[in-house]
Parts: sequence; structure tokens; C-alpha cells
Amino acid sequence: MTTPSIITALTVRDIRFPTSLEAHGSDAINDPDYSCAYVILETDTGLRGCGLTFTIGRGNEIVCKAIDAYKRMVVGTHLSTIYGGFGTFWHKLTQDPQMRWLGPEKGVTHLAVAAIINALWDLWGKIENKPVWKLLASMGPEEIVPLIDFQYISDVLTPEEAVEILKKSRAGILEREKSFLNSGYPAYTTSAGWLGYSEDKIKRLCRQAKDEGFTRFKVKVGLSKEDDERRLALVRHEIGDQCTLMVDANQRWDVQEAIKWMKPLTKYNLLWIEEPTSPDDVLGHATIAKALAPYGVGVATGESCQNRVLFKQLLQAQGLNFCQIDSCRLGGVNEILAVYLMAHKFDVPVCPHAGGVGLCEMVIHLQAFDYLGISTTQHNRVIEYVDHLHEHFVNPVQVAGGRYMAPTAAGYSTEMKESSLRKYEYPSGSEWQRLFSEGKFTLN
Ligand SMILES: C[C@H](O)[C@@H](O)[C@@H](O)[C@H](O)C(=O)O
Ligand SMILES: [Mg+2]
Repeated sequence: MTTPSIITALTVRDIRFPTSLEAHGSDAINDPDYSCAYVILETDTGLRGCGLTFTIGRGNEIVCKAIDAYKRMVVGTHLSTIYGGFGTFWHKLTQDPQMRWLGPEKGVTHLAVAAIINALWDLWGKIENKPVWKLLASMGPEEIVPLIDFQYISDVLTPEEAVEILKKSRAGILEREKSFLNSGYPAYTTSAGWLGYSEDKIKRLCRQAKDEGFTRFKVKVGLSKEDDERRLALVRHEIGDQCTLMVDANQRWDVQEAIKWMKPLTKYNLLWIEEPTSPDDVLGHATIAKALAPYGVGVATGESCQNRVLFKQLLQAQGLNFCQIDSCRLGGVNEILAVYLMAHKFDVPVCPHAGGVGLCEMVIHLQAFDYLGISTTQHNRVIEYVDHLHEHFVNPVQVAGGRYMAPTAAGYSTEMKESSLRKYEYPSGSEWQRLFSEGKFTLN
């Protein structure tokens, strides 16, 4: 196979799934239709890179438009320019003088960058014929560090320090790879605990997940104190005292309200409270973390943390005990590597956010590299798992016995089936047309 040399086209498609019909993914503030802006990069040899960014419905078209606005910076670019200095290319994309005004490095434009960068990683993996985790693991520290833009974080992490961390962490990498290939990586499930599910359904799903081998569970909270008490008592009863339980408020509370709300719930032996308040409130998170520490409850956040700068501050201010990188909220693999390295320096475990569309597919690559080449441990770490929409991917994530298995196909596992794209493209896809005609949905 000849190696591609240039990006010849970028196509973006608005893909949405009607998950709100059954309250999948519902929480104290969201009632989502899981969606993604899906990017296809074409090259001169026909090899394609596919990537996406996750949104939850209306608004997906805005991200698609933003991706279109970056097209001119990607199409016609030589792959040697991109992969020969990926950190520089990433910087160019995120610092484009006219687009930058809309961020910088946050919100819609950063989600758009993530989709493009994710597609570029998928393409790179395919060119090298390796899954992305293996591609990363096969790079030396001197190759990894130039992938990262250190602007705004050099007060906490310099390129030299990053090289040192990566060098140290190479010891034993082959044994860890063997263990990852044999036994994968621990997962927790959120599938049983969506806020819109009935108690009977929650019970049934808890039992089912336990039978499948899950020992860690996450439940949504934050809408009503009485409901939270009832649901947590029920879930604790179903899963028993030995299983790990986390809760997620999806930014529902003010700072003092979060502390007050959480105190009575701590009797259910909770590992963490996730997103207790605004994702931007670094000091608020620190206040909550300090107040709940005596109860053994940590603070987790990150799925809405817009960039490496916010993670830097959360780490500096001890605002989080569990760092939840998101493969699409941050600007793709390059920026995520910076966060993994900072978290390692501050000794905070990374437990990636997943679920949505394709997030599970991606984060196993990232967390595998953390295990192989950065933190070198799975201790106190776990990846979120949600049992939805995997059937739309060409290489869906494999989870068995409550553990993620190592992806083996080349790329970033982000390629979706053409048949699924045709059904769920919004609004023209056949599935959407059916839902409109049956009156189950109205066109947004
Ligand atoms: C709207 C989404 O389903 C969120 O509820 C989800 O990402 C959640 O916060 C999670 O941690 O999985
Ligand atoms: Mg969450």
C-alpha cells in the first residue's frame, strides 16, 4: 500500500440518535439526543481518517458549520507537515487569528478542532497500521513531547519535564502491554443510573450489569433530595456493600448547596461526586472537595472542562480528586496528553468520561497509553462505560467481565458504518424521516 501524502477533502456530517425517546443519557440538566459532528478526511491514496465530536442534539449543526470553517486549514495540507510537527499544526489550528476570537480554545470552535484532530489520529493509526494506543506506545518521549502545545501550561509542565516523566515511565512498558492485551482495563457502568429511568428499570439494569461482571456503578443525582435518597438506597441494596458507587450531579448546584445536598448522601459510601457545580468554578470545586474529604467522597470533573488551562488550575487548586478528560471536549489527543502528564505530576488519577457517541471507542486508546507510558498503573483508575450506540461503529469497543478489552484494529476506532450514517444523518436520514412522519419528533 502506498502511503498517502496529502489531505484532499474534508466532509462533515450531522449525525443524531433519538436517545431522548427512552431517556437514555438523561441527568439533572440534560435530556439528550446523542449526536456527533462526524468528519471524514480523504487522502490521495483513498485511505480515510474518520473522527467525531460529541454533542447532545440541537446545536450539532453549529459545530458542523465550525468544522467547515476550518476546512481551508486542513484540505491541501501535506501529511508530513501535520505529523512532522503535530503540536505546531495543532497550535496553528487553535490559534488561527480569526477563528480564535470565538474561543479561544473552548466551546464550539474547540469541539470542531477535536473532531478534526480525532480524524487525523485515526488516519495516522491507519497509515502506521496500528491502533492509536499502540502508535503512542511505540513513540519515544522525544516524539511524544512535540505533539503537545505547552503554551499556557509551561509554569506547571515544561517540555523537558514531560520528557523526563515519559522516560521514567518507559520502564516495564512491555510487561504492561502484555497485561493490557490479556486482561484489558477496568470499567464502571453508568447505564443503570440515568435519571429518567424508572426504579424497576434501574433495579433490573443493576442486576444485569452485576451479572456481566461490573463492580463499579454511577448514578445520576441532583433533581430531588428525596429521589436521590430513595434511588441510592435501592442501588446500594442491589449492588451490595462491596461494589463501588459514584454519583453525578451534572453541574446542578451552587457551591454551598452541593455540600449540603451531598452530606446526607455520604452514608451510601460514595467514591466521588461528579460535576457538583459549574465546570468553570475552580475554587468552588476546591471548596467542595475540602468539605467532602472527611466523608471519604472525592470530587470528579472534566467532561465539560474546556481546555488544558482549566485542568491546570483545577490541579493547582486541588479542585478535583479524579480527572475526567473528555476525548472531544479537549482539542483531541494532543491536548489530552498534556492533561494526562499534568495529572501525573499532581498525582491525580485520570478516569475518562465516556458514553455519548464513540467516546468509549476513543478513551480506551488514551487510558491504555496512560497505563503503558505515563502513570504506569491502573490503581484507583477506571473508565466510564455506557452500553449504547456501539453497533454503529466499524470497530466497536469490546467490554467483557466489566473490563475494556484492547482495541486491535488500526486507527482510533472512530469510523462509523455507512449504513448507520445514512439512517441517522439529520434531518435527511431514513430513521429521522420515519420519526418525523410518525409524529415522534418534529424538525428542530
Ligand atoms: C448528557 C450526558 O448523558 C451526561 O449525562 C453524561 O455525559 C454524564 O455526565 C456522564 O458522566 O456520563
Ligand atoms: Mg458526568
